[in-house]
Amino acid sequence: MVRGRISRLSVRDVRFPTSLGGHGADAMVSADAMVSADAMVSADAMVSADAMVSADAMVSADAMHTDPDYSAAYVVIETDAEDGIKGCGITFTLGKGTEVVVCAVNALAHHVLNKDLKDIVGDFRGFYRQLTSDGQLRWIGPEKGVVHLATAAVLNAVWDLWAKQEGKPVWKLLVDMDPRMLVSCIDFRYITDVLTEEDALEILQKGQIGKKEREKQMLAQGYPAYTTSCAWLGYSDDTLKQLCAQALKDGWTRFKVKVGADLQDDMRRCQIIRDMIGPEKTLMMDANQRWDVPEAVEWMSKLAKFKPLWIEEPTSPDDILGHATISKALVPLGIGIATGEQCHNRVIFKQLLQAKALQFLQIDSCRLGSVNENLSVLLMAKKFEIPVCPHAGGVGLCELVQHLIIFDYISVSASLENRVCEYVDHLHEHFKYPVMIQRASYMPPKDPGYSTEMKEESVKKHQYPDGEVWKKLLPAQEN
Ligand SMILES: C[C@H](O)[C@@H](O)[C@@H](O)[C@H](O)C(=O)O
Ligand SMILES: [Mg+2]
Repeated sequence: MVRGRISRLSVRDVRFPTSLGGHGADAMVSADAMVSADAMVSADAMVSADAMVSADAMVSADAMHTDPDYSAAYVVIETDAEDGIKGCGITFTLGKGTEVVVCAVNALAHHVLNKDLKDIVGDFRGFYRQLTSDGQLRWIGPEKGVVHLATAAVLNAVWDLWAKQEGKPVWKLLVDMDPRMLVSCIDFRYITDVLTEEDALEILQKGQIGKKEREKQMLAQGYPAYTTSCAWLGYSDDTLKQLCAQALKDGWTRFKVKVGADLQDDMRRCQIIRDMIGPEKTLMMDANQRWDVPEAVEWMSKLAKFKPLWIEEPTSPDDILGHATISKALVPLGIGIATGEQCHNRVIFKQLLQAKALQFLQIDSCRLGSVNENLSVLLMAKKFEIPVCPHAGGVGLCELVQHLIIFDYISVSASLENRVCEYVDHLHEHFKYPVMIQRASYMPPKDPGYSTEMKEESVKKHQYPDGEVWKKLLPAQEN
């Protein structure tokens, strides 16, 4: 039973200096600026002033995300119930700007404070609408950008609190929820032309058939994953080979490689990976929005010989018709379009689906308005029969999104065909309930909540700019 009134909301700026090892870089880093692979072991090991690389040194003219410091605005909500249970929520950022998200969370806080949890979840659609439609704040959205990232962090904390109070992991809370209750969490505004409340209910009711078996299957086998850990653009060929060999040993069969900076370089790196993984294993490519539409088609036609399953984010995430054009050109070559990690909201997903602009839909647990908005996207994807292959990685994204995709399989899609969830092997050690990967699959979490809670000592150490880690790094950065 849900209980308590929200009595406190705190938000902290937590940053991990991942850029020091080239982790997460989807843009080229100049060889001189690269930190050696030895420095890459763990975030803590990387923290030395000597290892510091100036961000400017790394930025090339057409850079995308050259130097991400995986970060989070970390929200904790408390109630007046005397059970000591806290709800923890994050949204993912790349370092700079986390302070802006923190501000936006504070601006939203009054919508949450002094509310009974029972009233929030009893009318979750109304509460979602209240947060996203604040008469003044919506001007700096609406439902997009910083204010939507902040909404995600707050709502993720509410879902964590709710699931913890119910004593269930979020995926199980969703799986056990009556379809009508699930539907009552969704704001259908702007999507009723493709998905009405009745459509949603019908999908969820059909999803009840065979649910028990699928839940058992998930608990035994887990949800299939692919790895992005081997082939960041910031890694040298040697590191790539070494990580790829290790991943093969660990049983990975699906690999994602970053492309788009330099065609010759892409050809070389894709050849290395294909040679290592062989012709049968799956290869995905990710361009992180680098190209214009014709360039995307041209470039990928040249990389087609490496047989990628998909090209991810070939162009601007806002260019729905551009994605449709690229898709039309590349599908005949056997290459699908994947996108979503920077997709603003359910409306953009709706249009991508309507325009046949994507073959793989990548939800993100921290960019959309939490579970509520992601539910509507899972249901639209089901209606259009497009597989959902979530974006994960960053800090905490794997922890969160596993809940959504496991629920998707058990209660919505009922299929694993062409479906796989991203996995990246960074920063899990900072979470109280880290993901568990077995045989290249996500094993369903058993602890109550949304797996969002971070270890307090990690938060303290990595808080920006006063945590121990940043105190050591910042003087070096200023030189
Ligand atoms: C800056 C980030 O690491 C991105 O490169 C990353 O999210 C990437 O697009 C991915 O698909 O994992
Ligand atoms: Mg990506």
